[in-house]
Amino acid sequence: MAASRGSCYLGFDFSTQQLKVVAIHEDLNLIHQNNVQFDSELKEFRTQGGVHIHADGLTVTSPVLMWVKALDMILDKMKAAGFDFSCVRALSGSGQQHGSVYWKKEACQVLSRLDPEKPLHKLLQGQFAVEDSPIWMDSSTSAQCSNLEKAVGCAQTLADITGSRAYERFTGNQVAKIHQSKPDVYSETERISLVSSFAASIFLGDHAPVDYSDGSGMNLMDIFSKQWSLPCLQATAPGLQAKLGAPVPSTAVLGDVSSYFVKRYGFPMDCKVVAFTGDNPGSLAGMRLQEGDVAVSLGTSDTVFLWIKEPNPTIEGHIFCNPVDCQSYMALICFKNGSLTRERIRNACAGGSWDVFSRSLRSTPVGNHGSLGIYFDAMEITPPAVGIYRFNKEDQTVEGFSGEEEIRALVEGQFLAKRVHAEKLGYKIIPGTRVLATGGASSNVDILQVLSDVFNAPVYTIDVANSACLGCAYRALHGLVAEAGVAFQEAVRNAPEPQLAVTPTPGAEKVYESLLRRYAVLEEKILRETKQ
Ligand SMILES: Nc1ncnc2c1ncn2[C@@H]1O[C@H](COP(=O)(O)OP(=O)(O)O)[C@@H](O)[C@H]1O
Ligand SMILES: O=C(CO)[C@@H](O)[C@H](O)COP(=O)(O)O
Repeated sequence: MAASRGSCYLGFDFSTQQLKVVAIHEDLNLIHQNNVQFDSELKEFRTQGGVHIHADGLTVTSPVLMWVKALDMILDKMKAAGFDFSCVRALSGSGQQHGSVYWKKEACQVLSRLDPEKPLHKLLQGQFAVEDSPIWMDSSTSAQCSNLEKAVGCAQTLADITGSRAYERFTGNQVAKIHQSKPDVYSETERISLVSSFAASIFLGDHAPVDYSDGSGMNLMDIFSKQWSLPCLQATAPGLQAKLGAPVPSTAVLGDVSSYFVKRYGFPMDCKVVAFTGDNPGSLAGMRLQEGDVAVSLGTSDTVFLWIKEPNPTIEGHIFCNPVDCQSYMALICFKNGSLTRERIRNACAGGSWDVFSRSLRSTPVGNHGSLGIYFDAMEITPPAVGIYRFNKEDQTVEGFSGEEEIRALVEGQFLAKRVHAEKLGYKIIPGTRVLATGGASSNVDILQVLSDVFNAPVYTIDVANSACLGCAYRALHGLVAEAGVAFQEAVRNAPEPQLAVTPTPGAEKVYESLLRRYAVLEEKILRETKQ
């Protein structure tokens, strides 16, 4: 589809399973979307769900060249579809959070002189000191986490500085592991990027800085001063500050797009690259979240996030700098067992069909006759526990459920967990609360109905499946006027409003009131048993 006359803005999202892009016209309407699925379109990298799970079951990586090749492919697909790159005034993007990329010495030189006759994956081959990037699903850095917490005092002290206690997937702990296990590789590294700033670097033809919002997911940045925390850097690895570069506001214009993209695809020479950020911050922008709303992202991971003014970091959940307003913050809780667990149960109980999965949700009652399930296929993040637990209405452990019961138990259990943990962080569902849903599973209205019932609030969605991409296209547009003091909300005030998808089923509130209490007690019990 060709861009209509006038300027347009691009937003990319390097997420776990795919690379996606959207283009919006200057009137904020969508004019193009495209994507590249890693497993099916880049088979040579042999990923499952975009990742490699290593033999220890804890280490999880993705090949960095797969992301580079996906970028070649998506730009070629856009070109083949007749997309007019000469209209792009600015671009931005997002990446799965926490993942890290290790550029070899001299990579910066290579980035600045890319030959437009060749694809990026050929030009950047050999430029990475670590070919398999650690990503957010990794949980192999417990030793580094406890070392970091001890170095600054305790878990709460680290949260008070960086917005989060130490988490295995957070970048600083991944960097510490690489420094300890492969010191040569660490010293060969000239720059460490997040997935987001790595992607921005390619567009910029130079090492791009980390933005405040995605930088908050590293256990390295002081979220109040918005500078690297020296005690955290020192406890992580030597010479780290120089390898990270200084963080910048998420609205920063980093520079003009590299001449590679001008010559190969026809971007204008003055097309601006606006700082890339994390996919959850990107979604906050795409959904135009307001204070009081709760966002639920149902992607590979499930996340719940909120816009907050006065952050109060605790040892559960995370506080990130807000990607569209430097004075504000966002609170986020991440659940690792999201879509991949729903897919496993769909395959086991619904013959691999989302339609059959949905039919089961429709044919089973709110509350599942008291049958409750907790499904942590992989070591969960919130809470840190693993295993499958099924309970009957008397809270006795049972071996199995019928297929239909299992499907409802899974979806109810996942949403009960989200509400229990959001409320633990002090969030209150009040009359007027809107739940904004996004991510792949938000296209399933029967899943959204359970979400609405458990949260006792209306659920809204936006037309564009990928809110992170859309949010980054909005951020690209806003980046051009942010320095002049124009607020994000003002820059995107004419964008389409989220649409009401479902409202709570009458009577559901009462059923879930008691199930929420039961869920909290059962989860506590599992956690106690895990720790023994
Ligand atoms: N109709 C559906 N019902 C439930 N889940 C779905 C449906 N369609 C897609 N999904 C889920 O969406 C997931 C991908 O979500 P997405 O937000 O694109 O992921 P990511 O951004 O992490 O790559 C898939 O793993 C799939 O399980
Ligand atoms: O670890 C987190 C957030 O803290 C994850 O939410 C990642 O950002 C991955 O995102 P998806 O690919 O699942 O959208």
